[in-house]
Amino acid sequence: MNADKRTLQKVIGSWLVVSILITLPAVAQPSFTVVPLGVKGGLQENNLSAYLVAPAGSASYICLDAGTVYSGVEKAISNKVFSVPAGEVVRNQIKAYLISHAHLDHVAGMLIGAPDDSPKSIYGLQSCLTTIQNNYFNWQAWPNFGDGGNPPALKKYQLRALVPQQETAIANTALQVQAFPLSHGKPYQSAAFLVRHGSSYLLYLGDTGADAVEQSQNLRTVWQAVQPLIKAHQLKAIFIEASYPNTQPEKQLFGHLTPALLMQEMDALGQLTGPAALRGLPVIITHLKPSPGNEALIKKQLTEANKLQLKLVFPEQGRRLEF
Ligand SMILES: Nc1ncnc2c1ncn2[C@@H]1O[C@@H]2COP(=O)(O)O[C@H]2[C@H]1O
Repeated sequence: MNADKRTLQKVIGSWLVVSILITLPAVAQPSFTVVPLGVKGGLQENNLSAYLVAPAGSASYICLDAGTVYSGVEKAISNKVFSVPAGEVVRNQIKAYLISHAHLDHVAGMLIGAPDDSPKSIYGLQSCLTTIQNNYFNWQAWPNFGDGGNPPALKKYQLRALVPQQETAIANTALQVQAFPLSHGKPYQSAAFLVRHGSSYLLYLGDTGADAVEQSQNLRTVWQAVQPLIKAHQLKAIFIEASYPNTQPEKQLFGHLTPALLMQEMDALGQLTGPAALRGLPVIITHLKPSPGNEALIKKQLTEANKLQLKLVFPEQGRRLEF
């Protein structure tokens, strides 16, 4: 082999290595870190809906719903997700709460932790914040850690109302959020949060019924908003509830989804995106109600109905996820 040939081989070899190094991280790099602090939809008061979300590599988290906070952080510490004491994680690394609705299983951890928490903001739709201020932070149910209502207001938390579908920067984080109203047992309102970091998005839905059951267009509005993001591979994950198995009578759904109703909504989304765009999309199943036998049945029914080949994820308390 002459010198010219060897030089050419070396150049091609180096070029291949460089191209692989350039393209690999672009494929594998996650956009968001998620630490579930609570994953169940009732009963287990130490494991109720709460999900920490931060841009990948950042320690500045928001907490999406706050049913269980401290116990979830302790669990994450035991899994080596955090290396400082639980109180420090809560005070220093949770920068804000985003609350979908004011039901106790979505706020209890935040309320109980309030005396030991640091000042920060609580974001939500106005109706949710009004309930938190008037029904909890009122000196009767709990001291007034809010910034309005029954005086004196301790002003530990700033309650910041989100205007539906208007993007808002979340203070002390690199995240933005858009809220969408959801129907959680007509006419009770819940919310979805579309979280953005750079050009990447994550969609978290609080408790919700299906549009057909709730006689609503709320989920359809959410699907219309995210469908271009799915087609452009910018939506990294959808968090959606499946509280009851398919056998739950419609009259006792109380504004929740079953596996069949969840898949009906995914079909509605797939009609907007084309079904191929949903293949492999991480769909994180939240809020399973842990009555005996329910969770295994919900998982089985979802898995069997997954014709769209969604990447179904069943989160565990204190186990980090990356999307
Ligand atoms: N009309 C009702 N009768 C009995 N239980 C209810 C009713 N409405 C709501 N619930 C329960 O109260 C719970 C409140 O939180 P969830 O919406 O997760 O689930 C709800 C049901 O388990």
